[in-house]
Amino acid sequence: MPPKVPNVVLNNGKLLPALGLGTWKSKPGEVTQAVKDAIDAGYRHLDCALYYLNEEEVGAGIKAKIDEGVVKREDLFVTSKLWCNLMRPDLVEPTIRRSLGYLGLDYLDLYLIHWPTAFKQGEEYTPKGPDGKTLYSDIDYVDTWKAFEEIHKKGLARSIGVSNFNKRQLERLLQNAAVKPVTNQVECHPYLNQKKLTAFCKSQDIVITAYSPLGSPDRPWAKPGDPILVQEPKILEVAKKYNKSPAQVILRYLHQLGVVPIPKSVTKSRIAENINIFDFELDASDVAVLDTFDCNGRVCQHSEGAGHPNHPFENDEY
Ligand SMILES: NC(=O)C1=CN([C@@H]2O[C@H](COP(=O)(O)OP(=O)(O)OC[C@H]3O[C@@H](n4cnc5c(N)ncnc54)[C@H](OP(=O)(O)O)[C@@H]3O)[C@@H](O)[C@H]2O)C=CC1
Ligand SMILES: O=C1CO[C@H](CO)[C@@H](O)[C@@H]1O
Repeated sequence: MPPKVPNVVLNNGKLLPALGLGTWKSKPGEVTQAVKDAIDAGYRHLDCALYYLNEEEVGAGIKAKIDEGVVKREDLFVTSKLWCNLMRPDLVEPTIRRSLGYLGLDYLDLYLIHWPTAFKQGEEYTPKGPDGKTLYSDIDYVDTWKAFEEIHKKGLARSIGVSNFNKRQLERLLQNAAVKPVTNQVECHPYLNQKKLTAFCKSQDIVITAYSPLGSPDRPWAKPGDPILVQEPKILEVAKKYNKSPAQVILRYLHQLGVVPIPKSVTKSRIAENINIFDFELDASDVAVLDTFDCNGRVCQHSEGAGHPNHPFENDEY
């Protein structure tokens, strides 16, 4: 029997499974099998994005499991995201329709603004000028949000939310929104545990979805010698105590912090391992051990948006 994953109740009453499968860097040739393995292992929450260039192959995995009768569409919670070059309000509906087409779905459970930074619109995800710098656009994420409210009203996305927004940007969005974002998806792991942003979001009834929950060891820009979370000796020690793996201890820690981790894996055994975190609880002393790793160790800096007036991590308290 696959483990039972609890749900988190979103501010619109919809249910978000408390752990999902990440798909960034999952190669088109491997992600269909990963999605099938994940659904067999009990995952019902899939995190996708147009930017990951693999939504068609994710969709093939979903279709296979629906056709086999393992799940029904309504059992799944599928998220996608709108990338920075597509933030002009009139591009939101055609772009969600494009992701829906790739995924083979007629609605998304959740659609996110991927970053608050708009780039020059066009086919290129990261358009660059002759000097090699990213070309920006002055589109305001509040205007993009208005278009999100429209696609929500049309039923194309049952919930809408944001990703990589800082506190100031969320506050500004909340002041201007008719529909509240259900989540802010941000980087969150023991090196960057996001307790302040999580507390603020909780006060607004916004759930934090934790991306790169294992510290994204396969990020393309990782350098030899960079710390590797799942190899931290103190985490290995805690893992031994509970007879769990370091990844399970990290994901359980995030669960106990009240955030929703979305670990990526294309390895069948790890996919099963990562969801198996709901049968134990870290005690306060072990949570304190995990807390000591917090060091503002951000790995996703969004360097392609450096210098953008809405870059979320520049001049921000959190
Ligand atoms: N909104 C945003 O801007 C962003 C969203 N995301 C989302 O978050 C997801 C997860 O983050 P991501 O950056 O991919 O990184 P993760 O922190 O999930 O780490 C993924 C890496 O960890 C490995 N791994 C997985 N499980 C285990 C395990 N049990 N033991 C040891 N190693 C393991 C994977 O290997 P392998 O696959 O080989 O098994 C892979 O190399 C993304 O895939 C994406 O969906 C990520 C970044 C930005
Ligand atoms: O989801 C993501 C995956 O990779 C990107 C890096 O190029 C991130 O910026 C992004 O948010």
